Amino acid sequence: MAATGTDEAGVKLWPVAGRLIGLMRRRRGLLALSVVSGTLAALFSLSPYLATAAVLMAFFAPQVDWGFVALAGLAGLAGVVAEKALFGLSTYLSHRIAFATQRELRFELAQKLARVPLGFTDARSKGEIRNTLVDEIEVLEDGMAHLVPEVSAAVIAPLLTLGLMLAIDWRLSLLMIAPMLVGLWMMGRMMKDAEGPTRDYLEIQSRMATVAAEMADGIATVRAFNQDAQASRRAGAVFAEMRQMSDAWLDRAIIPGTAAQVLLTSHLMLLGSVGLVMAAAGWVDLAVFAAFLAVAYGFGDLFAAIQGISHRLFRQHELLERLDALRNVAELPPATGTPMIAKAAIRFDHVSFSYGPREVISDISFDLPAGRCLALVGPSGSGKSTVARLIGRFQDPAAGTIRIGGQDLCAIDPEALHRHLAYVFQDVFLFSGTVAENIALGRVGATQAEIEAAARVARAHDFITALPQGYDTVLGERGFGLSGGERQRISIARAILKDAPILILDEATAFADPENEALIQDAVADLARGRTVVVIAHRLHTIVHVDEILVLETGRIVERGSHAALLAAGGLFARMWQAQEATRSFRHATGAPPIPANPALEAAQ
Ligand SMILES: Nc1ncnc2c1ncn2[C@@H]1O[C@H](COP(=O)(O)OP(=O)(O)OP(=O)(O)O)[C@@H](O)[C@H]1O
Repeated sequence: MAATGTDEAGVKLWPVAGRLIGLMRRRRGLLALSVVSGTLAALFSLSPYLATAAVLMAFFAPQVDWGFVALAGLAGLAGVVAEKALFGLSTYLSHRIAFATQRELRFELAQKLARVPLGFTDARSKGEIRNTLVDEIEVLEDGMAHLVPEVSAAVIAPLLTLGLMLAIDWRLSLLMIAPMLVGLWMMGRMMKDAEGPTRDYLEIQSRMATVAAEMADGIATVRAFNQDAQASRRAGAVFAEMRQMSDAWLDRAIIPGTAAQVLLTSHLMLLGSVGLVMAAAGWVDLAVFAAFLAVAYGFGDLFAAIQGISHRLFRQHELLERLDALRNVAELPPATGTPMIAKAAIRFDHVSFSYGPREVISDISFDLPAGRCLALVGPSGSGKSTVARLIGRFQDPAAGTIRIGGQDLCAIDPEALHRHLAYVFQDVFLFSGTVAENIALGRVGATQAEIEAAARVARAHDFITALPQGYDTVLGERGFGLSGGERQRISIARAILKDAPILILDEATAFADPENEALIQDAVADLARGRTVVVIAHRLHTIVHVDEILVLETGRIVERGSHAALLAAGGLFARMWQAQEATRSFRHATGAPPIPANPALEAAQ
C-alpha cells in the first residue's frame, strides 16, 4: 500500500487525493456522510467472507453449532444488502458533490477568462481552453465522484481487516499480503515510468482538441482554399502521434503490468499451498487456515480496487496541474481608484506595448478631447487595432500611461471602463441566441421596446422583421444566416443600446453591396453623434473632416494632423491617399459602384 501513497517519481497520490477533496470542501458535511457510508460499505463488503470464515471455523469445531452456522449465513446476507445500500448512498452523494464542484470550477474558470488580459486568450487556442473547460474538468469530476467510495473500499476496509488478521495469525497474514505488496510496488514503478507519457498524452490530447476546433471553425476557409488534404494531413499527424505514444506505452507496460497482476492475485495460491503445509504440520489451526482462505478471497478484490483508485488519482495529478496553470494565469491588476469617469477624453502619454519580445507600439502620445474624433490610419500591421484595444485595457501598456477623463486607466474600475466604451468591430461575434438577446448584449435588462428602437437607429429593424421569427429568430453559433452587413448593424444596435460616451470604431473594410454599406454608414453617423470617437479608418475619404489623423507605421506615429495638412505634407498619408484615389477613379471610369463617403465621422464633429 505504501507504493500507492508516494511513488518514487514524486507523484504523490495522497496529496492529489487531498487536493481533490479540497476542491469539494464547500460541501464537507455531505462529503463526511459519503466517507462514512463508503467506509461502512467497504466493511460490509467483507461480510460474506467473514461469514464463510465463521461457518468454516464452526464447521471444524469438535461440536458443530448449526444455529450459529445459520446465523452466520444470515449475517453474511444482511451484510451484502447493507454494503450495496451504503455504497449506493456514498456514490450518490459523491456524484452530487462532484457535479456541483464541476459546475463551480467551470464557472470560476469562465470568470477567470474575463479577468485575464485578452492577449492570453489570443495566444492560447480556443480548442485548448475548451479542452480544459469541458473535457478535462469532466475527467476531474470522475475523479472526485469516485474518490471517496473507492478510497474507502480500497484502503480503509483492507487496513482494518489486516489488523484483525494479524491479531489472529501474523504468519498467515504475511503469506496473504506479501505478494500483493510486491505487486503494488511494481505498480508504483509503472506509474513512475508513466509520469512523462501521461503528461505527453494530455498535451497531445489538448492539441487534438485544437486541431478539431480549427477544422470545425475554419472548414469554410479550408475548403475555399482547397486545403482539405493539407488540413487532414495536419490532423492526421496529431492523431498518428497519439497512436504512436499509446502504442509505445502499451509495449512498455504490458510485461510489468501482467507481472503485477499475477502478483496481486497470487496470494490465494501462496496462502493455499504454504498454509496447507503449515496446517498439515500442525503449525496452524485448520479452522483458522480455512477462515484465512475465505477472507483472502475477498481481500483480493479490495486490493484490485487500490489499483483502480491509484490509476485514477495518477491521471488527476496531471489534470490538476493543467487546471492550476489556467487558474494561476496573472490577471489584469485590479483598479484602485474611483469607479467614475468624469469626462470622455482620452490621452496617451508615451505609450509602448509589446507582444512577447516584439514591440508593436512605440512611444505613442495623443490627446483626444471629449466629443472629438480621432482617426488611426496606416498600413496593415502598423498597430491601429492594438491602440484601440489598449484603450479598452485588453492589455496593459509596457510603458507610458493611458488616461480617460484624466484618470490612469489602471485606476479605473474595469466595469466602469467598459460601461463608458462601446466597440464596433469588423469581426462581429454573434452568440447562439435570439436576435433580441444578441442586441441586448449592449445593455443587460433592456426592454423589447429599447431593443427595437436601437435596431431602428442601426437600420437593422427592417431586415430583422423580415427574418422567420423576427427578433426571436435564433442565430447560429457564429451568427450563421446573417450577411456581413447585417452583422455589422446588429453590432451597431448593441452600441446604440449601450449608449457609452466613447466609441471605438473599426471601419468595415469591404461590403460587396453599396446599399448595405450606405445603411451602415448612416447608422454609424447616428451612433457617433455627440460621442468621443476613435476610428480605425481604412478608406481615407471617410475621415476627411475628423479632428486629427494619426498615421502609424510599424507602431510609431509617423505623421499627424488634419486631412488637408497631411495631404500638403506629401508624406505617407498623401501617398496612401493618392493610391486610394487612383482606385476610386478607376472604379468610376469602369462604372463600378462608387464607394460612398462616410457621413458618420462628419456627423461626429
Ligand atoms: N495576439 C498577437 N500576438 C502577437 N502579435 C500580434 C498579436 N496581434 C497583433 N500582433 C502584431 O502586432 C502588430 C500590430 O497589429 P495590429 O492588429 O494592431 O495592426 P493593424 O494596424 O490594426 O493591422 P490591420 O490594419 O491589418 O488590422 C502586427 O505586426 C501584428 O502582427
